[in-house]
Amino acid sequence: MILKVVIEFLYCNCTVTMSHLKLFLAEVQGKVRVSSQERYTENPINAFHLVQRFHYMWDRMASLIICGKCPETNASKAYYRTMEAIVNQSQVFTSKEDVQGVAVALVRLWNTYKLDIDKLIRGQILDTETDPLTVSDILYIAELLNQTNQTYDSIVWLQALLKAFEAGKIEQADDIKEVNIVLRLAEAYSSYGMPWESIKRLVEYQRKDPRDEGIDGNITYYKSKLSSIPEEHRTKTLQPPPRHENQIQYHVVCRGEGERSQRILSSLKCFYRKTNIPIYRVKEEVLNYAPRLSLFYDAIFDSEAKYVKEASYFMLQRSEVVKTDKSNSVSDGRISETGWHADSSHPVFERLGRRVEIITGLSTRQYPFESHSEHFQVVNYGIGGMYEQHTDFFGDTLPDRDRMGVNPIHIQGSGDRVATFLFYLEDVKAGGATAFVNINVTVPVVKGAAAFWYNIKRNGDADGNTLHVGCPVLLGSKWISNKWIRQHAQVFRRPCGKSPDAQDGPL
Ligand SMILES: O=C(O)CCC(=O)C(=O)O
Ligand SMILES: [Fe+2]
Repeated sequence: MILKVVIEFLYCNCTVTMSHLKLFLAEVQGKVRVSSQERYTENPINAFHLVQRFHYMWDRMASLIICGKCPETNASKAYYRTMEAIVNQSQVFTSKEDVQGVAVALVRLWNTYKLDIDKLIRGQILDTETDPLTVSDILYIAELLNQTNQTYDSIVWLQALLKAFEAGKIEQADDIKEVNIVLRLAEAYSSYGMPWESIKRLVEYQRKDPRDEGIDGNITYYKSKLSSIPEEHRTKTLQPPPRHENQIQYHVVCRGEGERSQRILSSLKCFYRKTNIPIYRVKEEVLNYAPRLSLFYDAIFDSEAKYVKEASYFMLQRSEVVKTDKSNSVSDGRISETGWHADSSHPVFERLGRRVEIITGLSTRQYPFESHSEHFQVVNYGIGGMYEQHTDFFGDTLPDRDRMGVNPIHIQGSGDRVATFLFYLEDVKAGGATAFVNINVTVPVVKGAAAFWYNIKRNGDADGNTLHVGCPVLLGSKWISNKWIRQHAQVFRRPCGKSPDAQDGPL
């Protein structure tokens, strides 16, 4: 139904009728979720196109209603107001910021996974074929990069566009000619500080198409810019900007290219780990010893994972992070949606809580006060969704957080997050690994498996080497559910080490 409305709005010159609005509202109130985009798209280019379409549709619908093509009855005004409220609350339609957000995500994916720009433009992402980007998509992205001082990247995108345009490898748009791209490229080169390159590009174009008389004026303009740069300073070349070391490192580990010593690699192993139920062994792959980090296979049944997703679907809200002033807020560093479930909310969560206990030997019991673990957090990352570098422990900020009521009452006084147990509910087609940037460990997303690590060392210190990233999702969508296990109740289950630097060694 929603598609029908989209098609009618976009392609017919129809007016918005009350029946359209009624149908539309019925659909929206039936909780159509576009914000996670999961049902509609599996790749960043489709996501970009979809968000643009919805944004365009909303604009068009609003203007049709406002400019009176829709019968101006009280009822239609009431519908319009209801729709507006729904739009604001549920993000069913997308705003200008959403369109921008998806474009930024596309660039982030290109950077993180070193995607080949020529292939990306043609809609080839790894071995997946999708719709190509349009000329105006690329001009939009290049402009966004330019406005955010990423001029080098802007030039790369424009050059790729020009190359595809010249080779006829991109569908031409009626209103955009080659000259428009050349002019944008010239402008980008000039803001980059290389006006001589702007002149060169324009002269080259002029040679190809001498009829275009407007070019002369542009050449004169860039010549005047060039004259303000002394000859000996005209040495700049196109160079990738120095990226922050942390960022480079996190991209490397997200791509799974982090290097580890032979000594560490040869100490790792896979085995059936004993649990405190004699007949139950769990498949464990040790990924690192200090900090102790493992992947447990087959830790959650498909039916359980399906339930966890379904129970969360309508509860998901944009994820938040804890700020330095200890309040929670939405952040560009964490792009996902989150929901929370008490273990007691359903037998599936109850069972999963018990399973975490059996596998880890730690307690996850929940009480009205001083619970041994937090509620299950369920997180869905759409295309480009990610969680930038962070640690899960609170360290020194813990007493403050408890006192200021940032923590729900049932976990106040429970101690720090001694360990994280993280179920992967679905496979991700590409990207989305959990990357431990200091130790070069990339935990792949494996449906049904669970990553587990200690955030606190055996001597009680917070372990900075647990710094990790939820890598951007390249293709598909990522669903995880994690349980943070609190420290105080584990005192006899994971006692202090015998020496200050005691590790969680081989079992
Ligand atoms: O998404 C991931 O892989 C990691 C999530 C995470 O680190 C967190 O929620 O604290
Ligand atoms: Fe985390």
